[in-house]
Amino acid sequence: MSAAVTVENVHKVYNKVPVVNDLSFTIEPGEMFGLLGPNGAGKSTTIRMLTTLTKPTSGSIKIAGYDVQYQPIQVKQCIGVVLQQVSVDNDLTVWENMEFHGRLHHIPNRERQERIKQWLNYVELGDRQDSLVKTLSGGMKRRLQIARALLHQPDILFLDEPTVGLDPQTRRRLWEIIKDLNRQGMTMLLTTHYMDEVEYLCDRIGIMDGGKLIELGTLNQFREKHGEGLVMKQIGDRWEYKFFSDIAEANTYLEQQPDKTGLMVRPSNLEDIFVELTGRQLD
Ligand SMILES: Nc1ncnc2c1ncn2[C@@H]1O[C@H](COP(=O)(O)OP(=O)(O)OP(=O)(O)O)[C@@H](O)[C@H]1O
Repeated sequence: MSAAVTVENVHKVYNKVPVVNDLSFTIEPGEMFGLLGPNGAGKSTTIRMLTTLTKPTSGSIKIAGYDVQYQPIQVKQCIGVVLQQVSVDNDLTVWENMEFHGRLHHIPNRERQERIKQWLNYVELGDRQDSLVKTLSGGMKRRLQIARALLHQPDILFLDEPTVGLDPQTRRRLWEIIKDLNRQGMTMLLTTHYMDEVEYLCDRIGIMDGGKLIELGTLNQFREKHGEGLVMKQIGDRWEYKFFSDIAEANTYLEQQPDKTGLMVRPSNLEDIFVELTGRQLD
């Protein structure tokens, strides 16, 4: 089976400023792939290029084997997109928003009604189908966006910062929906600047910073590469990190220190690796 997403040497330049720089990665069918990076890293621009909304300046992007520049119609048929800014129509009802999207995709009437019902129930909005969207909470609007993106039965779902601005409980609920869709076989790419989101949801992670992909792999691969054990040293109000291949080595180092004040050993996590790679905290 061919890759669901293939990105090769992609660049995007806005007003002579490179915002995405030589990006290459692939996503296999059924994978849950996360692009992690701070604001301005180029994640939204990447998702916009992958979903045909912006053209790459150079390089090639294929979605389910279709080229985004030369076969955008075929690409649009096999992708669902949930953008960062809530894009549902506030002055229409929940059902009307779904109906409008279904018509745009030429889904025959009877099938359209069935699928709208099915997906609204799936995201637990069945009882709000006649409510105006402007009366929904942020979390409900996000769930409506997801239901709408799934209506034309895409193979790949793109989610740009899906839980930004949501309270912890609503975030958890969305995570469960995203995880469940992936369990059902949906290939997914999500962007986020939340470490816990990629740790919880994603099989593989690409870390972006300054338009570049600076690390790509699973969390376990990152920990193996950078070190699974960490010694932290408190110096004033900041912490200095030292990586070791495992906890035992980190403990041995600690025991050898004549002065253990402010020293602490623990397993490394994604945040430590991010700081190690970029020299700063994510948020
Ligand atoms: N249409 C545009 N014209 C000019 N510059 C742009 C445009 N869109 C994005 N940029 C710039 O590209 C850089 C990357 O932005 P992008 O939105 O892709 O980052 P991001 O990682 O998604 O961050 P955020 O989460 O804040 O959206 C930023 O410096 C941004 O100002």
